[in-house]
Amino acid sequence: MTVIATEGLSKRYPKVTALDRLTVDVAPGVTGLVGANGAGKSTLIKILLGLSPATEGRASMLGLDVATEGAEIRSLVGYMPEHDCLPPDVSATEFVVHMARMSGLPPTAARERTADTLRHVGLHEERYRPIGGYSTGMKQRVKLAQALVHDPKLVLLDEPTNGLDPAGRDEMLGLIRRVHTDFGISVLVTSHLLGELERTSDQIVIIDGGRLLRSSSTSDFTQTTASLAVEVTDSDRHPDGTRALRAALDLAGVKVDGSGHVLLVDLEGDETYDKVRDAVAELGLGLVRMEQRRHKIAEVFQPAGITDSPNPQNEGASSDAA
Ligand SMILES: Nc1ncnc2c1ncn2[C@@H]1O[C@H](COP(=O)(O)OP(=O)(O)OP(=O)(O)O)[C@@H](O)[C@H]1O
Repeated sequence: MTVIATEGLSKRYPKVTALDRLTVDVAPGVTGLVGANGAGKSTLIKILLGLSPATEGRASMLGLDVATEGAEIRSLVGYMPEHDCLPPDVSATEFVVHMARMSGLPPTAARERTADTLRHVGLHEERYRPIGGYSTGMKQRVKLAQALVHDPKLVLLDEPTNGLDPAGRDEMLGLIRRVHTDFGISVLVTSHLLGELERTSDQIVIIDGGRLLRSSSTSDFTQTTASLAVEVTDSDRHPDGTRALRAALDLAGVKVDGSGHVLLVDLEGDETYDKVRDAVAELGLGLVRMEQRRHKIAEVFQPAGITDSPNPQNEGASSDAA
């Protein structure tokens, strides 16, 4: 089952190909769409929402064709835009009630759903104050609330952590996770930060220059890239214990990376632990450390421009906007 499917989807502007024959399936759950600035994330979202036509190819959400069934899609899908789009003079409650009414909820249901949703995103007394006085984090929560208020089956969140400090990011990522676990709503969330989506998502889709670089479940990705960090002592017989161990593991057919005193051993299964232990014992070295290290996706897979830490330039731009 897929919640989003694209087939040969392209978007060409006169000077730029923003999406280049993208074919990808997104399963239910939380999916991270990762790419550097300009990779084509927002373009994909706009095509999916029917806000911008594709140059070629096809796309569907929840089994509905985005080119012809836009109205139905909008009743089932929520959208949190990247940039600030909130009216400063009204309160969160007024704004979210309005958005709920626009989605077709009757007045009483709109008010009830608004109260529930604002509580869920953690806006309390402030919800009666004008949005213009809110912090960036509070504005992001209002944007998330309006995407959820009509109880959609799927939400598209465009850079929801932009402009937030580390604590704010963690809270937002926790909220996003709960959107799925508490309400069963599927989520497509974009970010240029691989690390944060790795923690939050069941599936990761990586695009670069409008092209699909990789799509897989997060657990597949991290399992296949796990390694053991191993550190050993030297001995009289082996004054460079690390080097001796590296040679012994090579002979045993175990792939080893890393430089300096820490060896990174490819973790292929439980037998890798045994092979390392046996090699260390045979050499008569002391084992200082043997611990599993999951590669961060960013270490394994690093297209130009995708980072594992907040991009100050982007952060600045976004806080200004918000
Ligand atoms: N209306 C437009 N006209 C011309 N080029 C555009 C237009 N919209 C987007 N682009 C270009 O298409 C490419 C993809 O842009 P897009 O906004 O989808 O990237 P993104 O991955 O969402 O990045 P960001 O996080 O910076 O928004 C970029 O090179 C951008 O300059």
